[in-house]
Amino acid sequence: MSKPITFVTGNAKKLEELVAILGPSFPRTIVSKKIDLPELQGDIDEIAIKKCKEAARQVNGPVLVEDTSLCFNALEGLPGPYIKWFLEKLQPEGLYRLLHGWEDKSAQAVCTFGYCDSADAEPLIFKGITEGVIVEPRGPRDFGWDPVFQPKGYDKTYAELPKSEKNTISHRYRALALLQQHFEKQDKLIN
Ligand SMILES: O=c1[nH]c(=O)c2ncn([C@H]3C[C@H](O)[C@@H](COP(=O)(O)OP(=O)(O)OP(=O)(O)O)O3)c2[nH]1
Ligand SMILES: [Mg+2]
Repeated sequence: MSKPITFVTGNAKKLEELVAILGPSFPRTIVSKKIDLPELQGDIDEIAIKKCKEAARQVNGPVLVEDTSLCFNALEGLPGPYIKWFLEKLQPEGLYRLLHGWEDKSAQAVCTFGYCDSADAEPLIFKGITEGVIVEPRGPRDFGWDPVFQPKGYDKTYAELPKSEKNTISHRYRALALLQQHFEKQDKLIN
C-alpha cells in the first residue's frame, strides 16, 4: 500500500479545485495540510522545487505542492510567480490597469506542481499552461485573479465560467493531467 500524499497548501480554493479535477479515481490517497511555506524567489520551476523540498522536510513523507504564476507577455512574463503580492496590493482592477498603454494584453496562467516521495528525493515537476488575455474584472470575486483572466477562445473570464468548465481548461487541470499520467504509469509498472 502506498503512503498517502500530503498536498501542502494554505489556499483552500486550490485544494477545492484539485479535489474536483482529480475526482475519486486518482490512484493515490491525497490528504491536505495547511502550512504557510516560505515564498522563495527564483524562476517558476526553482520556486516549486524549493517549496516542495521544504514541504517534504516538514511533512517527512510524500508531498505535493503547487505554485501559480500569471505572466503578462507585454511585461516579459511579470508578475509571474510574484502574482500573489501584485494581487494583494493592486486587486484585480490594478492588474488590468498594469497593462494600460500596452496593446498586447495576452497572458499565460501557469500552474506548477512539485511532487516529492521523501525529504531526500528530487522533486518531480508537472506544469500546465493556459493562454488568455487580461480584461477588465468580470464575474464573482471568490478566487484571486479569476475575474481578469479570459482564456483564449472564450468570451467569459475564468470567474464567469462555471467551475466545472474552468476545471476542464485551466492551467491547474493541465498540470494535474500530467500528474495523473505519471501515477497511472507508475501503477502499471508495479502491477
Ligand atoms: O484567480 C485565480 N485563479 C487561480 O486558478 C489561481 N491559483 C492561484 N491563484 C492565486 C492565489 C495567490 O494569490 C496567487 C498564487 O500564489 P501561490 O503562492 O501559488 O498561492 P498561495 O495562495 O500562496 O497558496 P500556497 O500555500 O502557496 O499553495 O494566485 C489563483 N487565482
Ligand atoms: Mg504561496
